[in-house]
Amino acid sequence: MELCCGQALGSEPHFFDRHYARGLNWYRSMMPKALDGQIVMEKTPRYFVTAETPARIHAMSKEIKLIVVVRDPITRAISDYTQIISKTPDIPSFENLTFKNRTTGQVNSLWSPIWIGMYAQHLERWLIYFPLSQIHFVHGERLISDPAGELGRVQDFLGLQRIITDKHFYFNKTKGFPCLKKPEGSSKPHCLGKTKGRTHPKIDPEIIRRLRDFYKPHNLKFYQMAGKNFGWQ
Ligand SMILES: Nc1ncnc2c1ncn2[C@@H]1O[C@H](COP(=O)(O)OS(=O)(=O)O)[C@@H](OP(=O)(O)O)[C@H]1O
Repeated sequence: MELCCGQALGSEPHFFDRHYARGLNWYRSMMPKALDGQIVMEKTPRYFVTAETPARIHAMSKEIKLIVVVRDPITRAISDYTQIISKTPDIPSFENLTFKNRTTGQVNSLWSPIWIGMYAQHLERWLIYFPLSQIHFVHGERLISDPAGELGRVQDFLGLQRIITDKHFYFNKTKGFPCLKKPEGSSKPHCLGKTKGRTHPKIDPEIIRRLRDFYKPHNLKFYQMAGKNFGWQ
């Protein structure tokens, strides 16, 4: 965002989920100042899965543009678990938390890392308030394999010129991810920090297979609702 055309808040404000009682003026005061015609953005991933959020955002603006980054819900769940154990190392294994009953293979759809990946049921609530044309889905896997292409589509969605292109990125082999060649205001390349792109624990392929079966109908419904096939099987 800083590369082109607007201002983005650096941290997650959690206004529409946690701090709504603080009022819209508090939220406005949190947001960065922008010039006329510039876009202002914030990101709080939790909004997507919080029941009250669509109505609250709609009450603020009916024309707002919404961007959701989605990745394969299984990798997302493992990533979430990796984040949780980095803070609370003593929790049970991924396998234990994933299944209600290991013998029957019944998945615990109430466990947050599993529940968040049921994208269709979250999207359903947004579509009550916003047309699909106001929601753009960023393909999480492609954001890594082709960041410029994926961000090209984001710029199109926002009605911006395609200013961010391939020349802004390079692939950092040590990090294993694309990084910015030269962020605005700096002459040095910039990769995301240590908490992004962590090594995930190895999960038994049988558990992955069970989760594939579990997510299949949810993913298909999501592709149908979003009008886009993300190819997660
Ligand atoms: N360019 C680049 N560099 C490093 N990491 C990258 C990049 N692009 C996407 N990712 C992926 O971002 C994942 C981190 O996302 P988060 O779950 O922290 O997202 S969010 O901030 O909550 O939206 C993180 O996932 P995990 O490490 O699996 O958690 C990365 O796979």
